[in-house]
Amino acid sequence: MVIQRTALRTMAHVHAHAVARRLYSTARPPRVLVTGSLGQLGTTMVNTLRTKFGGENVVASDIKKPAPEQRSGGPFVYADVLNYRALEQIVVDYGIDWVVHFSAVLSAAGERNPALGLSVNIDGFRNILDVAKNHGLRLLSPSTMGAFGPSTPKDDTPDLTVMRPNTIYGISKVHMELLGEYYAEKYGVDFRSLRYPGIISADSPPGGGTTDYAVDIFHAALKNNRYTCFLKHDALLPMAFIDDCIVGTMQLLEAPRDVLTQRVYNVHACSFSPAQMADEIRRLHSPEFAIEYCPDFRQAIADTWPRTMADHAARSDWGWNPVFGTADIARAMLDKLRPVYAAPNGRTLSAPVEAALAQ
Ligand SMILES: NC(=O)C1=CN([C@@H]2O[C@H](COP(=O)(O)OP(=O)(O)OC[C@H]3O[C@@H](n4cnc5c(N)ncnc54)[C@H](O)[C@@H]3O)[C@@H](O)[C@H]2O)C=CC1
Ligand SMILES: CC(=O)[C@H](N)C(=O)O
Repeated sequence: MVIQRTALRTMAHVHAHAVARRLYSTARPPRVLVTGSLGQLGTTMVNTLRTKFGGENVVASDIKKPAPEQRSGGPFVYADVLNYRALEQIVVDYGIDWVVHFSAVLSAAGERNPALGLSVNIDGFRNILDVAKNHGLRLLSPSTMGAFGPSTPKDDTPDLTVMRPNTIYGISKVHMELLGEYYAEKYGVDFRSLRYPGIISADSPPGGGTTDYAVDIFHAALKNNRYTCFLKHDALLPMAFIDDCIVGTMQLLEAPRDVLTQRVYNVHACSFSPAQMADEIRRLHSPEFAIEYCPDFRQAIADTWPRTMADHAARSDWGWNPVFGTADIARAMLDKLRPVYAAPNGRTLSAPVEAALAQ
């Protein structure tokens, strides 16, 4: 009898917890930490997450000082991904459930400073992964087409293929993909990743990549009607507009775990070269737009990347469905940036954006 009552109490206890867990999970949105949130993608991602889950549920973080407008809308904290304890404290203090890990050193910046690239992209990722493991967090950490290398097939590059990149960035991203898969397999970490193409955004400046020209070209067109490109005229690369990138990232982040047949997905939207984008700018903005080509070390990086990527799995598993092609991207960038450059007080961009573009 006593044993029965104890068993019933235990069952009731377990049931109550199960109900509470269900209620809990449906009653409140996830609390999300975004690292590197002052970068090119972070600003837009934080705004999107806050619209969806509420400002207070999304903790923005970086090692840089935010502009006043980047402080509004929800918490912002200093978080150096090289400091495990500091990351853990944020996770505990804010009750974090999911991490969107955007801190990184991109391809060109990584070749300029390999030691920094290795520490942020490898040591920093290891810390994030360990925090995710130790606190049961869902972790979305993007990879890149830069994870492919010179011996990878360049057209319709599949999810699974030769991966022998020759940049610090690419090597560190392959490491990230494999370590994430290992932690998922071994410790059950809910690790998710997508290999972005070059991302084009008018919201914030790019942070040291090989595809940065495809953002810079619009600022230069509106400011001076001319641009000097650091890639060759025919450097054809996969690209996507920020809206498609963020929608896709949210789709993967929120997808039920059981629909995911793999941990890392190619995502492709369109491909264009500098000359093709210059033609679009002439068509949509000014026939006099002038471009000259002075390829530098970034051309050698671009030479190792795919021209197009196959993304069937992302489309069928969780609904990747980009809508912006090359002409749509050009139109959207010009539409967004025209009013900025037409500012009556002569001020063009916010101070941090101007400072970053001037670097
Ligand atoms: N922007 C693009 O075209 C693409 C981006 N990706 C990936 O998307 C993610 C976000 O990229 P972006 O926003 O473009 O990068 P970004 O370079 O614009 O921003 C990276 C951010 O990381 C921060 N950071 C650097 N060191 C840090 C540290 N020790 N601790 C904390 N934060 C630190 C920087 O302050 C910066 O705000 C990265 O993983 C990148 O590899 C992948 C492919 C294309
Ligand atoms: C494609 C990327 O990962 C990034 N934009 C870069 O050029 O480094």
